[in-house]
Amino acid sequence: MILSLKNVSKTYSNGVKALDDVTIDIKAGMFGLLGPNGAGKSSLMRTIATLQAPDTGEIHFNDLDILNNKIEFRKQLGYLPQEFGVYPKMSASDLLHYFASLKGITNKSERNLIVDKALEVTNLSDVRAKHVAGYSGGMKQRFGIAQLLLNNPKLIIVDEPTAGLDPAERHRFLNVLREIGTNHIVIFSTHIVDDVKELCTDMAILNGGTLLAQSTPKELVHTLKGKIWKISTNREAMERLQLEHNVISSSFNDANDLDVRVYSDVSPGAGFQSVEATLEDVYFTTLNQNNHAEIL
Ligand SMILES: Nc1ncnc2c1ncn2[C@@H]1O[C@H](COP(=O)(O)OP(=O)(O)OP(=O)(O)O)[C@@H](O)[C@H]1O
Repeated sequence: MILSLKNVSKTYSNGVKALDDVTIDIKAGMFGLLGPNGAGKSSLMRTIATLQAPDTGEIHFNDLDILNNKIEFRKQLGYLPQEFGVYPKMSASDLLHYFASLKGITNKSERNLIVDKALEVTNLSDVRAKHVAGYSGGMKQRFGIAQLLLNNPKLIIVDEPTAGLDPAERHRFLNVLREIGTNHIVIFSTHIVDDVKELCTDMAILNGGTLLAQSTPKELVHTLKGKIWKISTNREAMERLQLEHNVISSSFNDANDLDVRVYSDVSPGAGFQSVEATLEDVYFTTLNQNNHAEIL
């Protein structure tokens, strides 16, 4: 199973270039699309879901040209948009039975099996009799996944599902994705580095509509081996540090000083300590280099 995008570009009528020559192959497993707000993640998701056409480019799912075979492709697709429906006061179980009937699963015992499985995978069996309208945000997100699992899609696209979830719900939701990622292609977008770190076999970083990096999280972290340095400093010295070095990020430590992470091929000087690179370092250096290139 493979989803291939070739030279996909999209400019909206207001002149914003949301996708700029995106070329990528996405294989089975869990694929994380990481990028800041406005990077073009939703535009890419909607384009793959055939809800908007690109200006140029091709997209194939296995041998199927999806832009010219939308109906056939959509039968194999499960898509959870960033914002989705308002639910009636119906129990999760009744609502899933209703959706399954709409999808053509008319045999009652077959439908029972499918609905039970969808509730089980999304960890909603215990609350199946509750109204979905009264679910928490995280439960609604999981219900959205249950709904799209009904017709056993081969490709699942989930747009920023963890935005706004509290840590416990986020954790529960990522576990559900992890479970379905074992036998589907799952593409999900996020601006949270830890989502990708915890979950993804493959990933890409998108900014300004351009794919800046694509690989496994492990390989991307490996590219920074020996290039990340840390120093503790106070707030006054921070400004100078930023002028003189390639500062990636900073955070307060227990002594209320700043732990500053710097990118450099060689030791930046006295007081700096070499540290293990993280996926967060990858994300920020990639975005910084891109912003820097744009300024030049
Ligand atoms: N329908 C539209 N018409 C015009 N501009 C749009 C439209 N949809 C998105 N944009 C613009 O395209 C760019 C990419 O937006 P997109 O929603 O794809 O990014 P995103 O990475 O999903 O961001 P977010 O996390 O904020 O949703 C932004 O500058 C956005 O304002």
